[in-house]
Formats: sequence, C-alpha cells, structure tokens
Amino acid sequence: MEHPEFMQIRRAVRRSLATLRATDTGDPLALVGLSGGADSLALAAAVAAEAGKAGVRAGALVVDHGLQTGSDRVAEAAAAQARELGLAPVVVRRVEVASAGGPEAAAREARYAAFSAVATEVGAAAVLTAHTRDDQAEQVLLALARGSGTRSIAGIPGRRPLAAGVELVRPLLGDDPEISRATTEAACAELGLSPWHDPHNRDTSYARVRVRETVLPTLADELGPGAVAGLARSADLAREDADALDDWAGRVVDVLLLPAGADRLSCKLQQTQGTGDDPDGSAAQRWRIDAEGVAVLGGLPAAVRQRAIHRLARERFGVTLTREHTLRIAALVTHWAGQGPVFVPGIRVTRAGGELTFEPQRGSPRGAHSRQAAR
Ligand SMILES: Nc1ncnc2c1ncn2[C@@H]1O[C@H](COP(=O)(O)OP(=O)(O)OP(=O)(O)O)[C@@H](O)[C@H]1O
Repeated sequence: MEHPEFMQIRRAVRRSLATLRATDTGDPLALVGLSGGADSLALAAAVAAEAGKAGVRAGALVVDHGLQTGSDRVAEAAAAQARELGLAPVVVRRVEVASAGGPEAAAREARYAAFSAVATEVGAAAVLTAHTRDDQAEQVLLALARGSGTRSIAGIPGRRPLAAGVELVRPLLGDDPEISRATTEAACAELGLSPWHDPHNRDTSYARVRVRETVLPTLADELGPGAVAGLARSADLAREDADALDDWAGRVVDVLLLPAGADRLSCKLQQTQGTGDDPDGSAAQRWRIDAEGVAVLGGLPAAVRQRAIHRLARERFGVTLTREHTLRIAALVTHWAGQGPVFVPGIRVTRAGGELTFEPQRGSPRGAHSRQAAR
C-alpha cells in the first residue's frame, strides 16, 4: 500500500539519522520526544521504520507536565504507542512545572530540562522533536509581530546542542520545506495511528493558537498557499544572518578577553580588583575595556556591537541583558557625553576617560532577566 505522506517523513528522518555518529559504546541512541500528538507520533513511526537501516538505536521520551488531571494517562498511552512501534527504551518522565513566567514557557523549560537529563542518563546522542514547517511559520510571525530581531525571526533551529554529547535534532525542519502539520496528520491516518489532541492546541487564549487557527489560514487564503512555506524559508535566511553576526561578535569578544599584551590590537578587557564584594562573597572583579577597545566596539556595526556587549555580560557576569539594557550600554560606547553609570541588574557600567568599567552589583540578582528557554 502506498503511504506518500509517511514516505515523505521517512525520507526526512533518513537524512537526519544519517548525521548521527556512532559512539564508543556502539550505535548511537536517538530518543524521540513524544507528546502523543500527530507530529511526534508520525515522527516516532518514521524513526522506528528507518533506525535499523541507519545503524541507529531508537527510543522515546514522554514528558508528563502534570498540568491537567489525567496527564499521566495521556503520557502512558503515548509510551504504549512508542513500545508498539518497537522503540526502546521508552522513558516517561514526570516534571515539576514552575508557576512563574506563564504556563507555556514554564512547561517548555521543564520539558527541555527533562530532555537533557534523560538523554544524559540513558546515553542518547540525540533527542528528536517533531517541529514542522507550521511551527516555524507561527514562530516567525509571532517574532515579527513583537518587533524582534534576526535571532528570533530565525525561529526554531533544525539542530542545536542540548547537553554534553547530546544534540537536539528536528528532522521535519530539514531541507524539505513541505512537511507540514497536514503531512503528519495524513501520515498518521495512512498508518492507522490515533494521535492525541491536546486541548491546549485549541485554546484561543494563547496567541500562538490564534496565529495557527486564524492568522496563517487567512495569510494563505489571501497570499496563496506558498505564504506559510515562505515564512519558514525567511526563518532559514534570518538564521544564516544571525549566525554570521553572532560569530563576528564572538570573535570581537575573544579579542577583548585576551590577556593584556597578548593581542595585537591591544583592545583588552582587563580584570582588576574592585572595591566591594561581589554577590558570591568573593572579591569583586571589575572588568575594564581600555580606550582602544572601546574604539573597536564603537567602530562595529550596531548589530555586532550589541551582540558583543550582550555576550560580555553573559560570559563575565552570568547576566542576560534585556535589549533595553544592551542599548543603554551601547549608547555609553558610541555617544558618550558625560553620562552617568548604567545600572543593569547584576552589573554597573561606567565610562571614564574613554574607558568602560563593568562592575558586579553587590547583592543584585544574577540573570534576573533570563530569556525564555532556548528552543
Ligand atoms: N510532553 C512531551 N513529551 C515529549 N516530547 C514533547 C512533549 N511535548 C512536545 N514534545 C516535542 O516537542 C515538539 C514540539 O511540541 P510543541 O509544538 O507542543 O511545543 P512548542 O512549545 O510549540 O515548541 P517548543 O518545544 O520548541 O517550545 C513535539 O513535536 C514533540 O516532539
């Protein structure tokens, strides 16, 4: 019997599995992140069908967020489907979802922490999730509507490191832009699989659901069916740009962080003893960028300068700057005119005599402005 949609998914999975490398202990183990919905169920079936030929061991991981009554039964039913497909090991992990930051973001954070912990425990090389082109388009549209920069418009990456020796891989976001939610639903129907329908996916109090149910269908009606794929392609292009800018900023930071005297440009970020105590109780360490370093930062394109400042704060102080704070520090670099210090949670930045000094703020919370968990 022909299963065109399932075959399309299998092809994408085959390409992804071929990229997993064997480990010291033999064939790599890939865990499918299985919610029981159509996307991840179709992915699980395709992985089960392709793993043997690809020299990959394939298991599944079901996270029970415990947010609704009966969530344990939903998780067990998904696990049973994974076992029926022949996946092993099949792990069900119950997580505690923090109440802060909205249920969606908190559940995501707990889910990715569980992906990372379980993959490490069982020695998996990869966790595979079933994000589709539609998830990508939703993400891009929401980012554009929020006024986000290139990194957010880049949407959901096809792969990224998850934990030491573990990658997060999204086979359905690969080179084939045509794998949509409709493809995974059709594949489940072809195979006679019964996906679980998450009631949250229809709850229109979530902006994401309104984008899915109303905005994207309207866009496709008005601009043609290629509009959704177009959004997903824009994400890929934005990701290339964002990666290039991040790489550039990373090189700048590496130069700034070179020990004094070791760099030809001599734009150094020097570590000096400060006056107060830092929040950990150890002696405070101030970081000083000399005038030449400030000039280098000032001469960069704004997008690279902002990224470099963001990175310095994260690497040196464990503080994730908001955009507003990043821009305030960038303003000190570029059009300083006797402005006072910039206070951001965790750091105080001053400019004097052309030099910038970063100093930890006593007792202030670190990373108070944590970003939402990486996708
Ligand atoms: N409870 C779960 N247990 C295991 N894997 C899951 C679970 N929920 C989601 N996933 C995996 O993550 C993929 C995306 O899920 P979903 O679209 O619900 O998440 P999202 O919040 O939109 O995206 P993200 O996970 O990137 O935040 C699913 O296709 C599945 O592979």
